[in-house]
Amino acid sequence: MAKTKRKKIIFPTKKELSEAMAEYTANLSAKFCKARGYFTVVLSGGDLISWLSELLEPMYQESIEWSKWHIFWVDERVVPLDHKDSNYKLAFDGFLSKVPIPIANIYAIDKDCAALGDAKGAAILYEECLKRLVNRDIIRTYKSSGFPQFDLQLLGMGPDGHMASLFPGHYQIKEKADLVTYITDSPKPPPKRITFTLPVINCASYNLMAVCDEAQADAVAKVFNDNFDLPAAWLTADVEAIWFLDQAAASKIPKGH
Ligand SMILES: O=C1O[C@H](COP(=O)(O)O)[C@@H](O)[C@H](O)[C@H]1O
Repeated sequence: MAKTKRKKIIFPTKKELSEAMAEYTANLSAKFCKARGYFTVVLSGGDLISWLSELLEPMYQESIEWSKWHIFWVDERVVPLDHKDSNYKLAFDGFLSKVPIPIANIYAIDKDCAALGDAKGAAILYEECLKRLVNRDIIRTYKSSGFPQFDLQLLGMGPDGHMASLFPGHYQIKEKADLVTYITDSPKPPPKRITFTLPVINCASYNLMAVCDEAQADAVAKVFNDNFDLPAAWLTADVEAIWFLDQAAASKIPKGH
């Protein structure tokens, strides 16, 4: 599994964090679009989507090669795609519908599984989707492992230290063979979700974890204290795993970390 040292940048405000995230994303988009003609971006749900709004500014709207972007979700709630809890709907309404990414390049979970609440089926079909895109060379693979390697994942963390839909004390964090797994008793509603497994998450070239607000400060401190009971503490990447924090979220990080 990929292993890089965890880095962090602390921003005075959410606005500055959001601006830096847009710049980071735009720079990687230019790098990967030039190198391979594609940019594979993995989104999460939650607050992150509102912080992507800086990418809607004219300078990015006009300079980013949106047609080369391919969009995935690190986790998804197994609810109809037009349900208020859907990570797809959140991202579509707040970001994706406002940029010219071809609709065929946006990989939501299977809509029938979503409508039926079939978490296992949704996980199987999403894994098949990833494998098809690996075969088409749209998604790269990590060294010789055959695991998909995304260019950039934009992640968030809950106050309990969960990332994607990998929750503390739940076995999914230990899953090593599958690319995508599922949970039917998520401690955070809604209960049915699918999620990338840790090996897939950590194979990404760049992982950017964005966390704001005091409610997350205890969990952030535990992560920077290497408390591996928290799934987010396991985050690494092939090239860079970087935490973008606002001052409130970073306020309890032990000195020297
Ligand atoms: O349920 C989820 O929560 C996490 C964290 O969300 P936040 O609202 O605390 O930012 C999110 O990253 C994940 O994608 C989502 O399904």
